Amino acid sequence: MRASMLRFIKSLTTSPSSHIVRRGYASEAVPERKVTVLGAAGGIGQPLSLLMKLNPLVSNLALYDIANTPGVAADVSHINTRSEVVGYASDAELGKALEGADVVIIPAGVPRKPGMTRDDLFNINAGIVKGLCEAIAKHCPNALVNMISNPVNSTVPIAAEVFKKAGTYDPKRLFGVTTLDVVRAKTFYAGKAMVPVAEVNVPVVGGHAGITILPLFSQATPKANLSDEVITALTKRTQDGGTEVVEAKAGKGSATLSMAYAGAIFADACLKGLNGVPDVIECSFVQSTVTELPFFASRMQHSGASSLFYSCIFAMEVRLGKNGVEEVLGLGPLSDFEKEGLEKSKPELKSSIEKGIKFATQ
Ligand SMILES: NC(=O)C1=CN([C@@H]2O[C@H](COP(=O)(O)OP(=O)(O)OC[C@H]3O[C@@H](n4cnc5c(N)ncnc54)[C@H](O)[C@@H]3O)[C@@H](O)[C@H]2O)C=CC1
Ligand SMILES: O=C([O-])CC(=O)C(=O)O
Repeated sequence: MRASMLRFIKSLTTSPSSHIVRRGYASEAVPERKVTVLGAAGGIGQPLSLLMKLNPLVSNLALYDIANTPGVAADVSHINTRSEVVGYASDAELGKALEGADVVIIPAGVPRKPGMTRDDLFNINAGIVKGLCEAIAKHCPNALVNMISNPVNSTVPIAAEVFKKAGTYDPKRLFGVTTLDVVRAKTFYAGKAMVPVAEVNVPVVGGHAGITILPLFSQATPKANLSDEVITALTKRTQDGGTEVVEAKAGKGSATLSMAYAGAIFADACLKGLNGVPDVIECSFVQSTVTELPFFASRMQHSGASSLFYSCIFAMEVRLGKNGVEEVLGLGPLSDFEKEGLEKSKPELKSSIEKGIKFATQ
């Protein structure tokens, strides 16, 4: 392995000595942070648990699944990084897995097979998510919840309704993880624009299914002079990215490795926000008043001493402080193509949101 690669891995995994924080993190001591992964033994859960074990911001890693948890937890626990790993294997242990969690990541539920839409997962995953969120409301009502389970456009509203019913709902703390859409948009854009992928940024707004995924290539950086045809093709590829993987896996599930990467990036952003790192910006499916829809994925900036903040992307700029959003980031002008995409996405997004709300409130 090349020396530079070894240095990179070491920089990712070495616990700061005496809790002195390294460059890129907060300027004070690294606080204790517990992260709980629900569905930790699954296709996403395993590599995501590995990546969270590599994150020096995590002090306690709770791995929960209804099957195969002990093996995954034993395996991950042998890695010589900061966090202490505990596996929780049954419904009776869910409360302990959640107790004291700062961030709960939920990749529990069934994945798609070729020919299915994400909405086809609703009947099974809605019940799983509802049960897990009831437990979150009971055992760690202040945790930041990162919802990965599909259909995200419905599972986030389900979670919100469960929390409302329990009296614990805080819209600043519930996130649909749409980071994989951003990851894909960046990768595909870099390939066409012939720019270094590490330098690319592309906001992706809307929701997390088909045409509700709205990459804003008009705002992609570094700028590139791409034709309308190329932008249309990039947009479609980003919207169909999940299906591309589902078909390539031919019945063996959906994106797991790229999703684990995306989930780890988003959870890391949550932890940085909690730790007071300024100017942390991510896209996420969060409660918003930007459109007439109750939920909308948007770029947000979060920081603060003890809470995480969201803001909506629509033509607003945000700066965040210790108590919430201080400044909303501007969306900037949408191209005609993006405006049209937004209008087209609204009915589907609305109906998926309503379906989730109806399920959770009936
Ligand atoms: N938001 C996003 O961008 C993405 C979301 N997904 C979604 O993530 C979910 C998980 O996908 P995979 O990991 O590939 O599936 P998987 O089937 O490999 O793993 C799911 C895991 O959840 C566990 N599980 C089921 N019910 C549970 C419960 N009540 N409590 C705790 N764990 C439970 C299972 O035992 C299994 O280990 C799917 O719904 C998939 O559609 C997948 C890729 C991207
Ligand atoms: O497509 C799926 O079913 C999984 C998913 O959400 C994605 O890969 O974006």
